Amino acid sequence: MPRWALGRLCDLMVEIVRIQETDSPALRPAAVVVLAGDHGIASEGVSAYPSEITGLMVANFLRGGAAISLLAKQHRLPLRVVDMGTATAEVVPGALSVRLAKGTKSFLDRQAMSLETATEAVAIGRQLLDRLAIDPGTSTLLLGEMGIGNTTSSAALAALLLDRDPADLVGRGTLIDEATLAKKIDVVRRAVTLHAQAREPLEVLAAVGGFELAGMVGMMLEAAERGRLLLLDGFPASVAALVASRIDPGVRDVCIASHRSAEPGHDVVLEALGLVPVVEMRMRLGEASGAALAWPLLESAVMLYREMATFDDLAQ
Ligand SMILES: O=C(O)c1ccc[n+]([C@@H]2O[C@H](COP(=O)([O-])O)[C@@H](O)[C@H]2O)c1
Ligand SMILES: Cc1cc2nc[nH]c2cc1C
Repeated sequence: MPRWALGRLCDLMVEIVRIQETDSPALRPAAVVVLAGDHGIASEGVSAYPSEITGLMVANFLRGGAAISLLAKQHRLPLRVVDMGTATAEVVPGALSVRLAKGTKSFLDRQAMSLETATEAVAIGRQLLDRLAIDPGTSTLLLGEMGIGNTTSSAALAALLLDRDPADLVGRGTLIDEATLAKKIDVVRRAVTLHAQAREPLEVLAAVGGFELAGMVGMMLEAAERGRLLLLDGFPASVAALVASRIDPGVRDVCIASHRSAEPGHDVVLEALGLVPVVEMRMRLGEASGAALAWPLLESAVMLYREMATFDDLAQ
């Protein structure tokens, strides 16, 4: 083809070949992993939905009715769901339950969780690749989350880690109105002031993070050590990647950003990570839905890289 004629697909080929350190890249076996957790900060009225939705959606993922259930089925990708700490009373059949508590505490009163719990959540996240019985040869993980209130937690994490004005990072999440958006910015501002002493990534995670975000951090650290490709979903997933890359800069090097979500903070975090998203569909669902949507483009990149004839082939 003319030089770089496949544009961003060529960039993706280079990225995938670099991450996998091979000239014959392969994306499969692959798995979608969705981590769920509830957030005490939701009690401040910063989401359009109540915390009960988190547990309901965990069940829905496994029943097959959620967007990610259908996208995973469409692309023949196994879907694994982990309850890292939802407020739901039941253990959802089919989900791996490693609940640390029934949601975090509101981080306007105190830390969302203790430093010990944050450390434990990251350690549990590290074990997930093995505990989820994901094929040991798995090349690619499509990572997403579910947690009412987690765009507020994510904005607070990013504000503290990047030293940015919360107004640049707070968005409408599940589609809150103008007045709630103003309140949400105020909540994140107060949280940043209250937890300003938190410096280390784990301290920041304990101060304003969430169980599913901490679990993702652990999974990312482990996946990076094993050289797995991480296809990141939206704003919360990218914030988890930011936290993880502060612990191990190698995490960033195995990440591909699947899409640019409608959350304004997503763009800020992707830029800080130096990641350029594959697609922009103004999605703000979470659940790894953006990762599953971008998946076929990655598949095309790998197939073309492996099979396209070069001028040398034609001369033979
Ligand atoms: O992925 C994103 O960028 C994204 C943007 C907005 C909302 N979400 C999803 O919606 C939930 C968080 O929204 P909220 O308003 O409750 O903070 C959580 O379950 C996320 O998966 C996800
Ligand atoms: C219905 C619903 C589905 C979701 N999926 C991810 N976050 C979500 C939030 C809500 C409210």
